[in-house]
Amino acid sequence: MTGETAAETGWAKINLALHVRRRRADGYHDIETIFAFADFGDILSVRAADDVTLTIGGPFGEGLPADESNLVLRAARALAGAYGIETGAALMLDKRLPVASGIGGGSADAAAALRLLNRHWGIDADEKALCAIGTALGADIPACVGSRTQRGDGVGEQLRVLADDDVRGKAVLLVNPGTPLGTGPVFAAWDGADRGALAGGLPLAAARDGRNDLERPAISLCPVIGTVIAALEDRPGVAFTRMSGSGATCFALFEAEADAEAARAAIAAEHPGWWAAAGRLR
Ligand SMILES: C[C@@](CO)(OP(=O)(O)O)[C@H](O)COP(=O)(O)OP(=O)(O)OC[C@H]1O[C@@H](n2ccc(N)nc2=O)[C@H](O)[C@@H]1O
Ligand SMILES: Nc1ncnc2c1ncn2[C@@H]1O[C@H](COP(=O)(O)OP(=O)(O)O)[C@@H](O)[C@H]1O
Repeated sequence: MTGETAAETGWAKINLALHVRRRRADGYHDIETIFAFADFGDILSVRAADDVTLTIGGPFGEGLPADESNLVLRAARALAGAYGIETGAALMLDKRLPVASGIGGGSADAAAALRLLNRHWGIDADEKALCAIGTALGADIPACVGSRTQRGDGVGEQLRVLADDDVRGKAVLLVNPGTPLGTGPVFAAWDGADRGALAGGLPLAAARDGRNDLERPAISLCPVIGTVIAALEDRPGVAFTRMSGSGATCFALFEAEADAEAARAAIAAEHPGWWAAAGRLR
């Protein structure tokens, strides 16, 4: 254990494609998805302490409970329980990603907590063991543990790392209209029609051939998503636009980082209430 502050980033998650194949008896849905990650996100830091505690700041920290419902604390408790850790940790979350927005902020934070405390407590568990702990807390958490381009099957927990030659380093813009959208209600609004499998191969090529089957139900619950997609599609240099996860955040990939930044600035000026962040896929 160290006395200094250490930190991990909860990288913003993007579903380049998301096919919903089947509603299951347990209420979940079998999906096929391609996960990619932006090179920015929430920042989680830790200092040595006797008890496990969480404080939250940052632009989206207000209103997010720092109690036992928070995925950071749930991940910390699960990790400590699995490895018999009785030491504390003072965790601080700088919440930079909008909450309930389809970019897995809570899942990314939980995964960051697993990676950070694995080091801080000197557990040295491997990625597979951290993923197993994450799976019990949320479908997206295993993908966020590695935070690299992956294919996800099952509820997204059956993972395969993909060769990412056609996406790594691509300029990306994320835009959220400021309306939180719960994952459960969007899956519940899916019409039940299986529109077919997601192709294999390079991630961007497969994504271009694919879909986000949650786009239609999400727009039915939150029509402004259609406006966000239209606002992204029009920009100079844009290569690909889609909604991420269950929404309402949408993303666009660009040929050049300058184009992504120009689009971010233009959208921020046109829609001051929206959140827009540009970077690269990691
Ligand atoms: C849709 C995706 C795509 O990556 O992302 P988000 O939009 O949440 O970021 C994920 O599958 C979400 O994963 P996650 O946000 O961890 O979901 P969970 O907390 O496990 O589940 C929340 C609720 O969503 C529904 N759910 C979730 C995953 C799934 N495959 N089928 C479902 O039906 C269930 O009703 C569940 O109670
Ligand atoms: N650290 C956290 N950050 C964000 N949301 C959290 C966190 N801990 C718990 N939650 C809960 O998880 C839900 C899903 O949040 P989030 O992961 O941001 O969205 P999504 O699943 O749409 O990507 C939120 O509604 C929130 O109540």
